[in-house]
Amino acid sequence: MAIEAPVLTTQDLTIRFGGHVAVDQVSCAFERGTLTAIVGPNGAGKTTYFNLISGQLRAYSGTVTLNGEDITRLGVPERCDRGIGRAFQLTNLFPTLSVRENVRLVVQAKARRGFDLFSRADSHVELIERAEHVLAEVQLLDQADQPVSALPHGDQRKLEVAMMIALAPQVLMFDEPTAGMSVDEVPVILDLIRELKNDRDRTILLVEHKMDVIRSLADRIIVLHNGQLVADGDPAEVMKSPIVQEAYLGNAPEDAEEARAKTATEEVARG
Ligand SMILES: Nc1ncnc2c1ncn2[C@@H]1O[C@H](COP(=O)(O)OP(=O)(O)OP(=O)(O)O)[C@@H](O)[C@H]1O
Repeated sequence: MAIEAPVLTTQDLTIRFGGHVAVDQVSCAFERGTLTAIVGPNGAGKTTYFNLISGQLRAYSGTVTLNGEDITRLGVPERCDRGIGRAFQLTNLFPTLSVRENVRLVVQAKARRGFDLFSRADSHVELIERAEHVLAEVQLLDQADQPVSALPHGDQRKLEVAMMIALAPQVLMFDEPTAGMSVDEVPVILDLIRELKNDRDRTILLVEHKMDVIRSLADRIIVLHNGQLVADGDPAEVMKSPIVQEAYLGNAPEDAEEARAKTATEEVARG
């Protein structure tokens, strides 16, 4: 069986802020149909790595490749056109318009940018259907006529996901999707991400601090520490690593530098 090329690759991806290297030569490939959790202590470079992939930040050196195309020098809209999706902040939306109208605006914007899913003749109907399909996928049809400003917090987060899906991305990026959610709301967003994962054409990247969330969703975990990729692999294995234990479970078994050296040694030993 032929091995499929990764959808997304970063190669030696690096950014500096002044003298501080926030993401340091991170090389990683993401396969289609997988969900990778990106973890690490506060300030490790997770959000900066996301920003480099989505185009909010430009790399100092290294490359980002999507389906074999070097997108490192492209801006956010061009990367979005090619299939990089990131959950919108609701501050970017129209709070007085309805949920449905907001989703339609994104669907229309996508169509206008030359996306060829919609034929000219019946484009209006298809755009409406596409928006309804997105609303159904995130289970917001019942709230579709409400103004965005009236949505409960959990539904607002669903709408953020809807806005991303409306752009038909191949790569879906979630930066702490459960942040600020109540205990009741967390399972709703988890179920939603799990549903999205069922579409094997989607490749999902998730920055998340809650270990139970990671455990329930991730196929793979990569660990960033001081901007460097220090562990990568099966969730159960990676969760045992000293850096993850220290950052997430409150243990401090070893100095981080020592832990990183140990992880690197283990990786070399594994070949
Ligand atoms: N625009 C910026 N200018 C200067 N320094 C920055 C900038 N953005 C991030 N940094 C620094 O880069 C490092 C990585 O930050 P980043 O937000 O990526 O970490 P993180 O792993 O996402 O942390 P957290 O889990 O706390 O969100 C930090 O030291 C941060 O202070």
